[in-house]
Amino acid sequence: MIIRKLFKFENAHIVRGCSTVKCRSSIHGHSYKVELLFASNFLDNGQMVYDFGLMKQNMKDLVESFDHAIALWRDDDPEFVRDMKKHSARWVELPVSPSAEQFSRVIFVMIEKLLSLISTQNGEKEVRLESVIVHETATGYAQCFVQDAHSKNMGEIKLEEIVFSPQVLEDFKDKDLFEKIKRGETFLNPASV
Ligand SMILES: Nc1nc2c(c(=O)[nH]1)N=C([C@H](O)[C@H](O)COP(=O)(O)OP(=O)(O)OP(=O)(O)O)CN2
Repeated sequence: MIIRKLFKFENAHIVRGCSTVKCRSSIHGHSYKVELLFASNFLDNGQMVYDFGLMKQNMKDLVESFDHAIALWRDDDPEFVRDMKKHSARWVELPVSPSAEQFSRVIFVMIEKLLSLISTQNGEKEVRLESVIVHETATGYAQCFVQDAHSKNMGEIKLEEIVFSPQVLEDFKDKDLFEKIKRGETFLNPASV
């Protein structure tokens, strides 16, 4: 059984090296839609794979860390990266370029790690992140599966190499959320949401 939860964020980027001239040469924004797909062969005490309400805690915060931010590729022109950081309070620096494909991989790696740290309280069993779909526009999207998320061919994504601006960190409900995830701390799901 697969369930999906949709999240949204507004983000600006430039994607160097792509074929589309507008995309590689001008900063532009998209209203992203992100689908998290979870799978299990079991149901919890509410006869659900995983309560959608539980996803609106730290998972939502992680996905929405990109909202009203600029996504920067670490290996972009250092002057561009410096200027963007200077003029935008909310930015996220990535070890990969912010194409829809790489967004889906980055989000997969973050959510997969968070899910592995969650201790559930309502009988959820063997819930896994099946896929992440990132809709960049109404007509184009990328879908990441586990083998894509960890593909060396597509560029390794390490959590330590994802950098959120101080303002993004400040805007998390739990300001230490990302540090706790990187440290591998356990997150106890609330009994009720
Ligand atoms: N495989 C990918 N192709 C493109 C990406 C991407 O992330 N992955 N990104 C872009 C640009 O960001 C661009 O802004 C979006 O391109 P496109 O889908 O062509 O956008 P349009 O709104 O012009 O598309 P319509 O066909 O009018 O819906 C380019 N390619």
